[in-house]
Amino acid sequence: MVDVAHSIQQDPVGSTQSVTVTVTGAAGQIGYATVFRAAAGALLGSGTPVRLRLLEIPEAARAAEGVAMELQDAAMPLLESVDVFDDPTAAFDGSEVGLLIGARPRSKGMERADLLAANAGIFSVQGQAINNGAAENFRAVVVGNPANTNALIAASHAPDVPAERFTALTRLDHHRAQAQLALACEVTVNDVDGVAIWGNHSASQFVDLSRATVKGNPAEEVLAERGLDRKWIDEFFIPKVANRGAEIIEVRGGSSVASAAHATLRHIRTWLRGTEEGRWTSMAVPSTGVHGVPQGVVSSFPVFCQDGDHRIVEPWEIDDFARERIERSLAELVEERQAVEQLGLLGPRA
Ligand SMILES: NC(=O)C1=CN([C@@H]2O[C@H](COP(=O)(O)OP(=O)(O)OC[C@H]3O[C@@H](n4cnc5c(N)ncnc54)[C@H](O)[C@@H]3O)[C@@H](O)[C@H]2O)C=CC1
Ligand SMILES: O=C([O-])CC(=O)C(=O)O
Repeated sequence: MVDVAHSIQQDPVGSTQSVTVTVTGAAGQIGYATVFRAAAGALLGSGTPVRLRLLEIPEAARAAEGVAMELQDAAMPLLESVDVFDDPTAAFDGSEVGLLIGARPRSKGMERADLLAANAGIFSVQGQAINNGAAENFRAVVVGNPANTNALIAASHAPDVPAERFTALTRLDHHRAQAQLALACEVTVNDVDGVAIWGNHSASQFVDLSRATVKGNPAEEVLAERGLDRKWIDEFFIPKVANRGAEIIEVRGGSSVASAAHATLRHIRTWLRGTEEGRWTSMAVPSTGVHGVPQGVVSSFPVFCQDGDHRIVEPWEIDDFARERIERSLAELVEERQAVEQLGLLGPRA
């Protein structure tokens, strides 16, 4: 089988081979915002037709049918087919790209352990379905929260699929860091580079500016010239980015949707097409044991992408300040993993 990554390298002139994409939670907010842009070329490029497979829970399958009807009504040239499923095994059969967006939200009075257990139920079943029937070149991004741990659970139930094919979304956090840095320096995002997100997609994440640049100059020096010191980075910038999701909920009256859909599309696109020479992005991927992050923990890192693979950026000297912050987020990830493990919900790979 031709690898998706190789087939889309040739866009927009080359491959017309279509790619099968499974979107879970397709009738939800982020799903709805994602599928139209995926069908318009934002996921795989304007030369690659897409076969969409929309997965929903039975109660929302009719709504997903409505989304499929609208996709048909848009008469998008790249949309080869759209099908709706309420059975994960059928939805992932032959799938090459999985956008795992659907998840169980926290409801009133729900304890954290209950949330983890409810989502472990979802992602273990999906992991098994992927193991049974997804294409050999399958790659997934988990968006549904708690995204890192959900990716770990899915991978643990798919022992025949390389673990590194299961990733979680921290590209939205990466974008938020780029945007906030640009705002602080009164430049555009085109002028900033080298931000990195470490750890969990949660408020504990570490937003790292140590290698970031603004118009090619070290970001920390540019900020210092503007009177914004390390204390400002620690006490204002990092919490601003890490708590941006909550801020959006408060101001917009609903969680991030379009920005999350955009980040999801960019995550896959960058993974398949590669990062630019010498420039990294942030993705949550299973640790290879580098940077002091225990092997297998699905943590956000700065990564390079090439030929459909991701590679954690190294070597990277981490100072005491950064180390302490990364450890804090890792401790949360380890705690989440232990909670799922104690519930007996990790699969055979774990
Ligand atoms: N990693 C990130 O950067 C971000 C993650 N999120 C998370 O993304 C997830 C989706 O957010 P929204 O679309 O706003 O939520 P939503 O509630 O509008 O949609 C979720 C959809 O998932 C479906 N679903 C639930 N269980 C499913 C299952 N087992 N199989 C298939 N579909 C299932 C629901 O029926 C619903 O239609 C949430 O968990 C949210 O916390 C949101 C923003 C950013
Ligand atoms: O908590 C949520 O559902 C939203 C979220 O992850 C974010 O905006 O980063």
